[in-house]
Amino acid sequence: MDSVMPAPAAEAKPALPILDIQHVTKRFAFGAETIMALSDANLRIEKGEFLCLIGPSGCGKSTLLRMVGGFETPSEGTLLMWGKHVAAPGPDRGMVFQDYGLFPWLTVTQNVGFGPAARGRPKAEVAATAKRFVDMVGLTRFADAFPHQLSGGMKQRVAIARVLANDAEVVLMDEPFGALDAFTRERLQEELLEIWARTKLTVLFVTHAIEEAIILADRVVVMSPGPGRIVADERIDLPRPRDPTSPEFNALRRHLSALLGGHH
Ligand SMILES: Nc1ncnc2c1ncn2[C@@H]1O[C@H](COP(=O)(O)OP(=O)(O)OP(=O)(O)O)[C@@H](O)[C@H]1O
Repeated sequence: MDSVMPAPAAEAKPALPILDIQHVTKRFAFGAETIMALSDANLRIEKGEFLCLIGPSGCGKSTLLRMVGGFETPSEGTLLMWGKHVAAPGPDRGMVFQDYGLFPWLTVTQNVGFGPAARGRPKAEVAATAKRFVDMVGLTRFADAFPHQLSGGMKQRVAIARVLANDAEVVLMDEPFGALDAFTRERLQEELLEIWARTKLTVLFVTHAIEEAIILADRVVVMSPGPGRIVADERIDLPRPRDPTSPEFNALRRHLSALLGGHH
């Protein structure tokens, strides 16, 4: 996307955050009722940060993610990317869902190249981009396979590669590993962290699992329902890779669990 040059100022201004969520509220009409899905959310996210959103069902995690994705608009408040209003979905914000969302009639390579092809990029460039990201997620051997020939973990790798091939700066992940077995989930967590470290992407990752949040995140944003609210924003300073058996990890687990428990 276009970069926004801040106007020259006499005093040094703080750098523009990639995402700035200011007093965002979202209400849904539900029959005769109004549901307050999110109330007065405030978050400032710097480029390259890995944020996890955790909280019980119905606390507005997906709603917040969908608004950043441009699929919903706030009822109140302001949502900015690089200082510009987020008004619609765009390739700069890629979404990865729990149920993969792949096109079953396209091969792995075609799924990954779909975005650049749809945007009219030249054929050779689409092929090179698709190959690069299929290789990056370790699916070179399965480049010509169709989604039904892949395991859940492999499908999720395709979904991640597809977002990367689209030049996304922000990756929005809604419980992407929720349907995977524990072993596959751990491997994909490691791979995602490697890709993140290499690409300097900004990641917003929704999860129910405290442990997953501590393994992945620079910051864990804790939310509570009725109405959906942000109740804590905790920085995780442990060096990576993180050891879930370490006392520091356990202390964080207890701390986040208490924050969640206190708002159930
Ligand atoms: N399109 C919609 N119409 C009406 N209500 C909605 C709509 N989307 C979400 N909601 C309501 O908004 C609230 C927040 O939903 P949301 O899906 O954001 O929560 P969540 O934290 O992601 O939950 P889960 O962990 O179960 O996915 C819920 O009460 C939900 O019923």
